[in-house]
Amino acid sequence: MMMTAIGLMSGTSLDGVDVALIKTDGRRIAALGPSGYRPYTETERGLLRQALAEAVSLTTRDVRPGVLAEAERAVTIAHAEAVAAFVAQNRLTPESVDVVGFHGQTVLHRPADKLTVQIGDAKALAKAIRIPVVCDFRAADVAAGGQGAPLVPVYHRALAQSLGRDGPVGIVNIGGVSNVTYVDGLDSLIACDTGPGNALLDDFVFRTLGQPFDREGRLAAQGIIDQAWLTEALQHPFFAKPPPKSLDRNAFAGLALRDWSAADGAATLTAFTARAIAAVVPLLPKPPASWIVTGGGVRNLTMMRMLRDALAPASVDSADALGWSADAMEAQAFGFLAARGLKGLPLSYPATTGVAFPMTGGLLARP
Ligand SMILES: Nc1ncnc2c1ncn2[C@@H]1O[C@H](COP(=O)(O)OP(=O)(O)OP(=O)(O)O)[C@@H](O)[C@H]1O
Ligand SMILES: CC(=O)N[C@H]1[C@@H]2OC[C@@H](O2)[C@@H](O)[C@@H]1O[C@H](C)C(=O)O
Repeated sequence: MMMTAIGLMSGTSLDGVDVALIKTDGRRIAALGPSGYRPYTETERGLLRQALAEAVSLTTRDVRPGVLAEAERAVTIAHAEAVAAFVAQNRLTPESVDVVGFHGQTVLHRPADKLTVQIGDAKALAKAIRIPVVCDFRAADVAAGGQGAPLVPVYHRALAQSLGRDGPVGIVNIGGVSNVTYVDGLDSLIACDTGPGNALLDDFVFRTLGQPFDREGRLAAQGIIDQAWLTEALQHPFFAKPPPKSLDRNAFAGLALRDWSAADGAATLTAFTARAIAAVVPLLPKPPASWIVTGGGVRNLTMMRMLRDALAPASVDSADALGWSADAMEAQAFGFLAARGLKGLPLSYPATTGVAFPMTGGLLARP
């Protein structure tokens, strides 16, 4: 049965809520609909940053001490507003949407301790928007010993099937953290997080210049890469570890940064993201001849240039160049995953999250 699903993603960049409509039976993508975005206010972003700090001390996924309760309410309200605006703008009705896939906001990801925490109240959201909501996509995988991330690979596979390219294709998402999916014609699906995405760079630019990110990568374009620092940073054991593997947003936040100028720091951290993505190539069965890049990182032109250099001679295209949407892809993915979860289809596999067997997931909250 084809479903009309809305997917919602609030990623590790803490920038806002992406919304997208998708028609799918959980296997095929019948149609991609409109997408939308509801940015977080400065106050909400500040609250989420505090929530990340507070979450470090969590040992179970269902308690909300300190600022986490307030942050969870803010996340739920922002998502309810995002859906209400999206439904109104696109002349939809709640009855015309079968399900909403609600990722929530990850505040802690520590799969080695069987712990991944996404905040957001699915029951309250379902009531507010009057549409059934599927949430908690990562919990079952982590409880079964998987990494709980990345989860977009099954969606990347569905998209890649429509491309009909020969040979393996790599799909990179540069969000707060970066992750890749490797798909080849033989139906093999391999995935992992690769290292930093934009979050480390965003945090540096925010600390040094008070700006939320390096717009178009203009700052990095003026800087000089600290090659010695970069070489050392790439020695981190994470980069040599074979997939599957996943990361917490702040996994590299403890790295000692040097006393760079804003431009040199931006150049060095941008190169770190690009080179960390390329470091996955020797860990894959074959080097992909073509790469497709998605996530906010595609707008950073310096990052795209460095990535092209690092992945040469493979071709590197942005998702938008193929008619996919770099901005909406993760939200579409969570609409797709909601439909798969409702049907009991796998969201993750041994080669995507390390879970022992193909694993479904998601919990349903009715209005
Ligand atoms: N115009 C731009 N120039 C440079 N960088 C940009 C631009 N627009 C967005 N970005 C970067 O993209 C980030 C947002 O990316 P995205 O929306 O993919 O993140 P996310 O949804 O939090 O990701 P994930 O869940 O995959 O971690 C911003 O924080 C910023 O670093
Ligand atoms: C725990 C968590 O929220 N991880 C995110 C994060 O952001 C990018 C990368 O790290 C990826 O592993 C994942 O998100 C995408 C949507 C995923 O699960 O595929």
